Amino acid sequence: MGPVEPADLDSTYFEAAARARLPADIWDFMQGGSGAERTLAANRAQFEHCRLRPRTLVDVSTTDQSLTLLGSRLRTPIGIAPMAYHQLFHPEGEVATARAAGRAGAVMVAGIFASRTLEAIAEAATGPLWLQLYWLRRRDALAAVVERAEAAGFRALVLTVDAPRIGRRLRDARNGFAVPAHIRAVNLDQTLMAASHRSGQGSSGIAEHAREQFDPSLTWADLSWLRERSSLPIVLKGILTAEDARLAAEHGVDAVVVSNHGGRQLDGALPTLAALPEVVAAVPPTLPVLLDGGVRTGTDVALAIALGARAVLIGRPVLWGLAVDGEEGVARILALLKAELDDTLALLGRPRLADLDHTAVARPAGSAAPLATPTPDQCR
Ligand SMILES: Cc1cc2nc3c(=O)[nH]c(=O)nc-3n(C[C@H](O)[C@H](O)[C@H](O)COP(=O)(O)O)c2cc1C
Ligand SMILES: CCCCCCC(=O)C(=O)O
Repeated sequence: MGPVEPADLDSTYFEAAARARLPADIWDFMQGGSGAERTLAANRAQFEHCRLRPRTLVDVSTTDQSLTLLGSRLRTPIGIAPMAYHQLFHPEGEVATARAAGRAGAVMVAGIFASRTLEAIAEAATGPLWLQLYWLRRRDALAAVVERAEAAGFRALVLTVDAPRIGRRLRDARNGFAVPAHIRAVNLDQTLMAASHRSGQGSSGIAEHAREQFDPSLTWADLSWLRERSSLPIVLKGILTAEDARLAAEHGVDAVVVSNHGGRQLDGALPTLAALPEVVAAVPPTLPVLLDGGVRTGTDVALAIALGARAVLIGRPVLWGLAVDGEEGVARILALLKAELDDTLALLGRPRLADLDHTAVARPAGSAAPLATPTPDQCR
């Protein structure tokens, strides 16, 4: 084997290379958050703040990061978060991303605003696919997409609940960002889509589109509408509190994603790693809790799993990889994160995911011993 490419040792290479390649407004749309970007920064800061407690003299000659999630066997707990319009980053768009996810044995959540058809994505995928939904005013369009996803072999529906409207994304507003005309949310009726391609003074096409098409009246009672239309598991993405986690469990959802939308919605919302323990504590142990937001290394993945996440979803780094080298770039990002997680499991003395529990995470500065049970302030 020859020397390893320096790029494959550190995802920040992909970040810098993607920045050099992408037009400034597309870079800002991807990389940015909302408001003063406090939550965007806090997601990362929380991972930086937490420390691991390694155990020694444990046989780590074999490590294993595989798991079963909502009935699918996965080779890694690192999945791909739903993100709109992958063709902004590479001409093959979601098809390239799906191929790379399959190579890694990772789940991919395709977005309802995918720029490739659900059928093309499903044909390219060799691993499990879930479909993310926004609650559209046009319920007929939503029902049609759900039906197509089920027919194409998607295995779960992920309803995003933190976006009754789009957050105040100042970069997009300053840039008058609009999705270029040749890139389309091809799974939706095009008459629904016009606003996302119009840029306005002091606003963005994305924000205007959401105002027109997203139904902000969505409540817990509406979940039955989705349940009636599909037998697929339902996952809620955007849960940050014990109160909502409890309601999600009471409404029979199959999993929740602790997410603040990568700091793109409510600025000032708490970072996901800080929200995780209270969400985990509020739901039955059988209900899978996932996390996204700021996960950038295998160490981050281990921290999230130790604090109760069953799996994590990765956002922006996937798009960095896609922008740099299409399928190959995403495959390299996933391979890097998997290798980092493998090293972390071995060096932490917890060779399987099941060995990772709250005792692997240090209490806040000044505390010596682990707690008997995780607490909401662990690692805060
Ligand atoms: C460019 C971009 C587009 C996104 N589009 C969607 C979307 O269509 N639906 C959704 O639920 N979340 C969307 N998200 C949020 C991600 O699913 C995820 O919550 C977030 O990116 C995770 O944070 P990270 O980027 O720090 O890993 C998007 C994020 C980005 C960066
Ligand atoms: C006009 C389509 C809205 C796409 C929103 C994508 C998204 O959620 C994001 O964070 O950006």
